[in-house]
Amino acid sequence: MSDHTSPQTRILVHGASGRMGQALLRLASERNDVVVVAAVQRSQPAQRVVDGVAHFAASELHGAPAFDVAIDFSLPQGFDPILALCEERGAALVSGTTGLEAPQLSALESASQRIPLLWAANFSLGVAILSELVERAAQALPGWDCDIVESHHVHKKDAPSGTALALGASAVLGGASPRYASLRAGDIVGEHLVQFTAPGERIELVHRATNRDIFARGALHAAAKLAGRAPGRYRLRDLLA
Ligand SMILES: NC(=O)C1=CN([C@@H]2O[C@H](COP(=O)(O)OP(=O)(O)OC[C@H]3O[C@@H](n4cnc5c(N)ncnc54)[C@H](OP(=O)(O)O)[C@@H]3O)[C@@H](O)[C@H]2O)C=CC1
Ligand SMILES: O=C(O)C1=N[C@H](C(=O)O)C[C@H](O)C1
Repeated sequence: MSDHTSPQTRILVHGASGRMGQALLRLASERNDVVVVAAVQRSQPAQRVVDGVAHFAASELHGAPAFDVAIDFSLPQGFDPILALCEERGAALVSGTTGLEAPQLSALESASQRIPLLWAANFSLGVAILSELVERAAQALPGWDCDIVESHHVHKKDAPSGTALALGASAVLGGASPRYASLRAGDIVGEHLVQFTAPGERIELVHRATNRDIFARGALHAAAKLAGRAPGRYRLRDLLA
């Protein structure tokens, strides 16, 4: 975190009324290296200014004040407008929105030639490490079955989760062919089990998130690090130091 004399990174939170948006607003207010200048949600906000932050409906996105980085945890239907706004304004984008369609992933790749951009299916340090372990296990266990089971709260819309798909991509890099299963139950924040099975034995690699703050902290850290960088597609691990 920078000291009081460094300029603060101006943040637009996209998806502000959601579970992640609320965690971002709360945790941003506890830091001195970032300041939230705008909060955007799909529906009309009940109050225009809350705790000093200007709130906007998605339909008013273009009226948002100047910002350095947008942090987007919304839904796939909200992704194209925030990507376009970041390009128009020459601002950076940190997005954790999952369930994006292939054309949206292509647009993201293309935009990274013009703005600094980080999209990650999971902003926790633990999942970053799990991903490396999965690739190593897959390399070391040729011919073993690989299954990824993800569990989330009942409100989650996409399946398999973005994290499950990203872990699957790591398994594929290691030579495995993963299968997926999804559970939706209660208020589970997010659990991912990657299981390697052979006759007579089984390895289980598990990550359990018990609090969304881990994702929000990772995204705020990434936003503070991404501001002012050259255009490009950044990975979470590039910004962790
Ligand atoms: N990468 C990661 O580490 C993590 C990723 N996620 C992902 O983040 C996303 C949000 O999750 P969560 O907070 O639980 O979801 P919520 O449903 O709680 O919140 C969604 C937010 O997006 C807003 N929204 C919906 N549609 C639009 C739109 N068209 N334009 C602008 N804003 C819109 C909603 O506004 P309104 O309330 O007005 O409808 C709300 O503020 C999901 O894709 C989820 O998978 C979640 C946790 C961690
Ligand atoms: O929607 C969620 O809640 C989460 N979504 C992300 C995903 O799809 O992997 C990350 C985390 O598991 C929580």
